[in-house]
Order: sequence, then structure tokens, then C-alpha cells
Amino acid sequence: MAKGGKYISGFGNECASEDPRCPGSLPEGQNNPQVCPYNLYAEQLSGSAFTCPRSTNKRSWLYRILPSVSHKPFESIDRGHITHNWDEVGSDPNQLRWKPFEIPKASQKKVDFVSGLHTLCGAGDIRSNNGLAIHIFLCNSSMENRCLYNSDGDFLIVPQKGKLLIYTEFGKMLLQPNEICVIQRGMRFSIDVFEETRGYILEVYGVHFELPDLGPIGANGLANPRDFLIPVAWYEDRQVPGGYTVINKYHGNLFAAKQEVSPFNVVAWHGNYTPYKYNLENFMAINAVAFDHADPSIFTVLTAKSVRPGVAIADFVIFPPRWGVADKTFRPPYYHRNCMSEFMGLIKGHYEAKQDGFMPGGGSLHSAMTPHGPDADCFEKASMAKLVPERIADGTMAFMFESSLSLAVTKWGLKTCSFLDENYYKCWEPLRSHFTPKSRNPTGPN
Ligand SMILES: O=C(O)Cc1cc(O)ccc1O
Ligand SMILES: [Fe+2]
Repeated sequence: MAKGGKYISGFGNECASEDPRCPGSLPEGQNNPQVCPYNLYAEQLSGSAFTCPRSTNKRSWLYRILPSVSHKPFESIDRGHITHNWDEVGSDPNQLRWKPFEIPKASQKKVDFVSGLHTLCGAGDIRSNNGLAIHIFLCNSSMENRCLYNSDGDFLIVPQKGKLLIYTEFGKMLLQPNEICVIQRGMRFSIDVFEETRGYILEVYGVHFELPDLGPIGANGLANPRDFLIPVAWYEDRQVPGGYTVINKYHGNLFAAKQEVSPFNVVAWHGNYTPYKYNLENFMAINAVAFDHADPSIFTVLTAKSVRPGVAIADFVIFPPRWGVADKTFRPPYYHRNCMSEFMGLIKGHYEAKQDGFMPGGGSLHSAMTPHGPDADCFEKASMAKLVPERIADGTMAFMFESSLSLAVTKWGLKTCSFLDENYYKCWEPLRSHFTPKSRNPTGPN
């Protein structure tokens, strides 16, 4: 049993779980008995093509009171601020930064997780299963008799303010800021919130998140598999007289169908296709202990690989609290231009390259090849700093969604949201030339 409830531990394992109220509800020795224990229905949820190699084959068997198909037809509903149209507004290669995205007040308007989804940027194509979207969720109310499932891709959810109680077909997960969860394609879920709540979502189309390979690091380190937690089976046999609404995100649009019962009626399940959560505190950071600033890929928690070796559709990278010990080194992030797109968010604290301006609940986007790096203040301080061992980012958690796709910002992100920081570029304006042609590099070989 893990802290905060019951979970099964391990990444990508074959698991099996029965609600303790129904012992023996998992069929033994086969998936489709003529009649299932407790007269349940058997239903397979496939997360990969049937024919995928074993290493990438994902599916789970759900034993439920009614099959998912027991619903009225889906009808199109307003998709609010969700979009997959990457041409809503013209492209903008500038360094972009957003102030904290404001959460609507419950006293003014009740907004739940689904109606509070706002697409900020993305690229690629849902129908060809290649691409991603980054959404911000801003909500103040629980999803009441409403659940969502996403036909388009997987959601990696990063809560920043407020806890999420997530009901899924596999069981319940409680998620606090500094934890993340992944709800994979097709899984029905409903979210209860307890206050004005905010967070970030990385949605990837057509791929699933994996742990990065460790190469010479060895068999252990970074996000360790045992720290990923999977819910245990939990069901409710609840009739919903007015009708329960199942919402489906399909081709980037929203559809709703009514059904008479709660969808969380799975009594037992087994398989390797499940939702899971992970506490970022458990990340075992590896970094430079001699000199120089290592590339941020050392902090990859999860990766959604493209078909090109070493190139991700998206990586989820964190900047956790740690020791900085590198000698003769400018320790903060270096100035750089990256062929990848870098979206950053801040869960708490201050990011090491920008003490001010980049705030918890805000974000930044440095697009492909757009120059960026520490602000002028950070440069001055770090160039003069005495290089003693020091704690970096204590009490802080910043993260990056890094993508090989060139991300387009939505109309909401660039025009309508009103949180764009028009003055971002000014943080680099005080940078001055320190060029002194006659001096020698004090730390170099000659
Ligand atoms: O731009 C950023 O702040 C993210 C980042 C951090 C780092 O340590 C090195 C490269 C990089 O893109
Ligand atoms: Fe960067």
C-alpha cells in the first residue's frame, strides 16, 4: 500500500486487481468465460494494435457490470477552448511567456475540468496519430455525473494548484501538486476538485509514454519503475436517473452521450494498459559533479518517442531540487538555440534561470531555434558567484514539455487569454558586451 491510498506499484507491468467486495471476480485461466464470475461483462481495452511486438503491446481486460457500449448515441457539443487547429492565428517565433493563467471564481461561474480545458499550443495531426497539444486546465467544480475519454491521445496531467481526485475505470487516484498522472487513450475518467484548481496537460497523439533508456547510467536512476502507482479496482453500481454524460474527445472535437449508469462499474481488471501516477519527489537526479552544465535530457521523467531514433514527439523533463557542485562552470542553463520546441511550466518556487517574471501557474514557450537563456540578472550573479556546493531550486519544481515538433500557439494563447507577458523580451535587454580582447580566459587551458 502506498501513501495516500491503495495502489499497485510498477511501470508498464502486467497487473491484476479485484475490488475486495467481489473476491474471485477475475476469471481464472481465460479472458472470456462463457459466463463471467458475478455475471459480469468482459471487455478488452486496446492501447496498441493487436499485432504490436510484445514490448509495445498494451491492452487490459475489464470485468464490468455493463459494457461501455450501453449508451445513447453521441452528439456534438461545444468544445469550448479546446482546439486542434494550428492555423487559427499567424505564427510567432518570439520568446513567449505567460503570467499565471487565472482560474475562474466558483462564485462567478462553475467550471469543471472539461469545460476548463484551454489549448495553448500544439502541432501535428490527430487523424494520422502524430503530434501533440499542450492544454491548461482552469476549474473550480467537480465533474458531476460527467466523465471524459480521449480517443485522440494520452493525457499527461500536471496539477499545479489544488488536488485532483480522479475516478477511472481502473480505480481512484488522488493527485497532489508535485505529482503527475497519465490517463491513456480511451480510458474514462472523472475529476473532483476541492478549490480553484489549475494545471498543465501534455497530450500526445498515437504514442504512449515510456521511461527513457538509461544507457551508461545503469539499471537504476531517474524515475524508477517502482515509484509509478496504478489504482486498484473500485466500482460503483450506481444508477443515474437523469442520465450520466460520457464525453468523448474525438478528432479534437467534443461529443456527449447519455447513459443510465456510472461508467465506474469495473469490478475487476487485468492487463498492462492502465492509468498511473508518479510523485516528482521520487526522481533520482543525476548531474555534473566535475564541471560544465549537462543538457536537460538528464532530467527526463517520461518520453513519448517518435519513429526517429532518439527523437521524441515529446519529453516530460523536470528541474528538481538538487546540489550544484560544478567547478569553473557557469552553473545556470546556458544560452542556446534548440531545434526542439520548449514549453516550460512552474509548479512552485522560482526557476533557476529567471528569479522573477516566470511564476507558478504561468508558462513560457521557446520555439524551434528561438534564442533564450538566463535573464541578465541571473547571468551577472552566476558569473560572479563563488563556486561552493549549493542547493539549487530548493522548494521549486519547474518542468519542460520538449518536442521535436514545431509548435503553433492558439488564438487563446496569443490573443484572447490576456496573460501573455508583453515585456518578456526585456529580461535580456540589460545584457552588455563584456568583451575584453586583451584578457585571457581565466579558466581555460592558456
Ligand atoms: O531553456 C530552459 O530554461 C530549459 C533548459 C535548461 C537547461 O538546463 C539547459 C537547456 C535548456 O533548454
Ligand atoms: Fe531552453
